[in-house]
Amino acid sequence: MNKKFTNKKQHHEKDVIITIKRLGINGEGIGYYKKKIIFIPGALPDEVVVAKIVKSYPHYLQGELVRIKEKSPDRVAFPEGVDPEIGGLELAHLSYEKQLEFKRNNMLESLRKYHPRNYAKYKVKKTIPAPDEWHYRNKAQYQIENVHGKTKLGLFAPNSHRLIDLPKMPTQSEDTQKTEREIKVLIEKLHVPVANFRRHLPGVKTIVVRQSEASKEIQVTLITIGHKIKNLIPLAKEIMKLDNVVSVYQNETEWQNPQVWGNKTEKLLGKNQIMEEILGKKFALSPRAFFQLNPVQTVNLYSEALKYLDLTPDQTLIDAYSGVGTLGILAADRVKQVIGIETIPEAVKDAEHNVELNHIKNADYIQGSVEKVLPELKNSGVSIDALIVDPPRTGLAKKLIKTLLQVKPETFVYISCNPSTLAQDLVLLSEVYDVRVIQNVDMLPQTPRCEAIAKLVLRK
Ligand SMILES: C[S@@+](CC[C@H](N)C(=O)[O-])C[C@H]1O[C@@H](n2cnc3c(N)ncnc32)[C@H](O)[C@@H]1O
Repeated sequence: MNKKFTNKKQHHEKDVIITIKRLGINGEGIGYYKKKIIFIPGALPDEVVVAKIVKSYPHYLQGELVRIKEKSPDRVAFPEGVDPEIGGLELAHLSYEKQLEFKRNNMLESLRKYHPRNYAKYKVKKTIPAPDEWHYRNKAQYQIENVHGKTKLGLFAPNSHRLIDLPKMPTQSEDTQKTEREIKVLIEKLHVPVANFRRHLPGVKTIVVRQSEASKEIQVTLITIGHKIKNLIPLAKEIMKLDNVVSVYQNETEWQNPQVWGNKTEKLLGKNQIMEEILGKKFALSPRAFFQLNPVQTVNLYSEALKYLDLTPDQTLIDAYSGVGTLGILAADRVKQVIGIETIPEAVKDAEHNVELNHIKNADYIQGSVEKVLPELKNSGVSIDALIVDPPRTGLAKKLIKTLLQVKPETFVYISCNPSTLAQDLVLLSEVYDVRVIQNVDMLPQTPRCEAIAKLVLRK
């Protein structure tokens, strides 16, 4: 083998010609060079491209697209004026119709890879398209940096510390972007310190702007390193004067924290929560509580999930990973009782508040992890006959699956945001459940990510 390609992470200048065979799970083009798999972001199936090999690993090569020699008919123009390296636009060069196909194929591919029992018989339905392919994100979470007196505001290029200044992000709503830019100007005007990682100087690190689709209310959170930041309150007062802004929060984090958010959140000015509305129910949201990023498409996601739940009035529904209580609240009038389980205390408080807002009398929330709380519920004699799980990308804990295989809820719907962990969890769950249907719902157009709803039915 060429010596050049044996050294891990060695850089190469050599251009090679590759025919792209398919897309990988992250939307990158996949081809082969000297029998080794090569990943080329930005290339599409059936294209012939010139690529640079930028990194070589024992089992694969990482390529960079240099030029397209033969173009795919499915290629569309990448949004103008946007750095192609930005995360969140991995599929923006592929027609939307093909993006939907890709997302369904990704699910089929994951099933093939992990092969849960009878997977070939699963009915994997066509992906439900998002009503808006662009400007659908109602929450912007931009990093701020000041280098040599110039302030940059935007997103880091994936796997790097290079902050891409974002005058426009085509998947982000206009209002959230406008508010982000206005806050940047205010920070400069009021000389509010921006966190400096190289020199360890505290200040504002991230600006989070979330807007309700229904009420248009905007909640701003300034994530800071350090608590006392010069001119933070004057800044919050100015932010409160911006269009639609109803509250400003501070969240405090630490230098070493790999997460964006820290643990301390404090309201600086305005309302405690913003008010969202989905399918006629109201949801108050505090800054750290999870809520879907595409509120228009969320209506379709929840409607489909409720359809597959098929509830009856005598059932107790466990809303596992309940967030601010969305699914349980929407289902409450169809069952005897709802019990929600969620780890984040603020989200549990929001869920309890939302139950009151919607005049619901049969829903309770427990703060804790599903894997710990569910066995406790079982041992205390609660009849767990209907279950909806909506876990983060990591999927269900093995310990939880073990409990479910004993409890065997009659009605079971799994909402997943990661086909790979869904397929892995189904391997174990399919010991006692048949998978009736998998319905993909595209919440995040232009990205490789997709939400899926799986209906599980106890095998008789
Ligand atoms: C994908 S969100 C779903 C939220 C909600 N069902 C909705 O539709 O808005 C996942 C939620 O699970 C919570 N969570 C994460 N791990 C958990 C665990 N082990 N036990 C309980 N909740 C958890 C997160 O805080 C988050 O609110």
